[in-house]
Amino acid sequence: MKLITYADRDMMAIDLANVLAGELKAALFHADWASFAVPGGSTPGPVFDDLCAATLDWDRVRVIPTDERLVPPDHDRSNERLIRERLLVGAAAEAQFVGLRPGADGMEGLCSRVSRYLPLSVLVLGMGDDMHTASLFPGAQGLEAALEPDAPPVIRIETPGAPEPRISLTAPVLRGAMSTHLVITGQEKRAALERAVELNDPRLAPVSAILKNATIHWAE
Ligand SMILES: O=C1O[C@H](COP(=O)(O)O)[C@@H](O)[C@H](O)[C@H]1O
Repeated sequence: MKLITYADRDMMAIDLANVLAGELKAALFHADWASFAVPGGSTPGPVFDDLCAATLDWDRVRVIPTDERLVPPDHDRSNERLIRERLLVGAAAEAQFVGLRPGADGMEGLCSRVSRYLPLSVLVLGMGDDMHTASLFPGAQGLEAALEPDAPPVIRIETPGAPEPRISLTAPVLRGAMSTHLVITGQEKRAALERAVELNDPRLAPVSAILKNATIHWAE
């Protein structure tokens, strides 16, 4: 695990957006398309604001949420909404969005759609103060199954701490990404990260499942 500390959140957004654009370009150099998984929540918006202007073949990028809250797509809490409004605009409007809402073909159909884009070329994750990442929450119903090495690519998660059920990429998909970035801000998340490193147990600190190969970006 590599930790990069930035002078402030703006610097972090600019630098991380540059790194992600470079990694997407490199992935597109070697393949017809690149898969790019991104978090929702309150942290990644400024990174998306910078990244959406990057010059690259966005029409060959497949953007996948790391997790989705099962609310309508235009709901305030929808990760899809954040991604559509802050990332899939400007140059990046050409990218193809691969959503995590199960359709008429249920979870099986969703798993098979997501499988087409694995391994993920570039993965960005967020983390909550409770050490959850994507929607892998400590104590959640579905967490044990999501941590299994042979877990399906996506799983339904329910946790008392969250107001609605969720769909999340699972640990093997997150661990299998070609490049992984964890983006966090503030002292509480920094302390949570330290706790997760200490615990080193994904059942108690789900984020610890991905720390080994991740670059962590932190700003106050
Ligand atoms: O619920 C979620 O939480 C995490 C962290 O969100 P943040 O608001 O603390 O940045 C996020 O990465 C995930 O995508 C989201 O659904």
